[in-house]
Amino acid sequence: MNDVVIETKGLTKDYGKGRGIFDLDISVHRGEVFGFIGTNGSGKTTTIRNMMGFIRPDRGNSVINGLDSWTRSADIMKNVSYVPGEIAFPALKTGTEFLKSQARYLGVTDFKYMNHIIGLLQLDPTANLKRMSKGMKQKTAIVAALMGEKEILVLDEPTTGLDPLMREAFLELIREEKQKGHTIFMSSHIFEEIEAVCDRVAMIKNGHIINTSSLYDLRHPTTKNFIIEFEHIRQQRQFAENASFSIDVTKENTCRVQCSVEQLDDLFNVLKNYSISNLQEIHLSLQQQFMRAYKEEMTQNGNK
Ligand SMILES: Nc1ncnc2c1ncn2[C@@H]1O[C@H](COP(=O)(O)OP(=O)(O)OP(=O)(O)O)[C@@H](O)[C@H]1O
Repeated sequence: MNDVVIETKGLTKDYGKGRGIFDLDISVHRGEVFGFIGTNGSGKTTTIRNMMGFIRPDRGNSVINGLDSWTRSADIMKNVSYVPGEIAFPALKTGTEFLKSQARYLGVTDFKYMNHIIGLLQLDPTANLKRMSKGMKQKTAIVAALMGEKEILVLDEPTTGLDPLMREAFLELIREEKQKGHTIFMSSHIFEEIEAVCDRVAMIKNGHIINTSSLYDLRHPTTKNFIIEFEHIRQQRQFAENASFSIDVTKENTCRVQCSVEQLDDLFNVLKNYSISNLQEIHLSLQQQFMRAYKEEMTQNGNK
């Protein structure tokens, strides 16, 4: 069975003057949470709108569940829950009315899951749709999309307008969806939330994917970095002379040490001979990793 659920090949939509998306190759596997991160105007929404079949690509294609996004959009929608980046509600009075109409449209008759999401996001759907705050509108859109319990979720910056607590509640929802084996493609410009829930992430800049990473690799690095503070400067000097590890002297009593996971036992054995006042592992965050890729790309190609 083909394990790839969402796939774009050479996907291009050229709006001119360097705007749009260019030659995007993306594969999202069944059960995977795939993050799509980029700054404002980098091409996230254009990519998602192509995937959903709302825009015809100039070149390349997008396929969901084996169906072409442009020609089979209606069939694709049967298995996809979609949260748009810009929410436009129909002319109905309250959130409840809207959610009821959405339930009818999706054929939802058991409201247990819908009520679960409403509870998790602490949404009061009885409010007037037009007077809802940005966050309430976003929550209503999330409930409306997810109540159908589809196996694929395509979410365009779903946490826009949510406060940090609600963002965390939403991420819990994503974890629940992943537990069910659902496949999730989610755009964002917030590194922390991508890092918290995604299995893989692609970064888009000026319409080009500049890096795709597995979060597993980030969470299980093969190289470890430590800052070690010694009680005495002479011990630090003695340790710094040890050639087995990559050691930088950062300040008086302190060294930065880089070693492979296989060298960890050796490192700690050596450290037993020293008086250590502090030892701290340095994690490279997703943001730092991508900032590095971002800068490298700028150096190679100039700031396109
Ligand atoms: N219909 C259009 N006509 C012309 N240019 C467009 C059109 N839609 C998008 N663009 C341009 O394409 C680029 C990518 O826009 P897109 O909305 O996909 O970015 P985004 O990453 O979703 O941004 P944001 O995070 O601000 O929502 C931008 O330069 C935008 O101005």
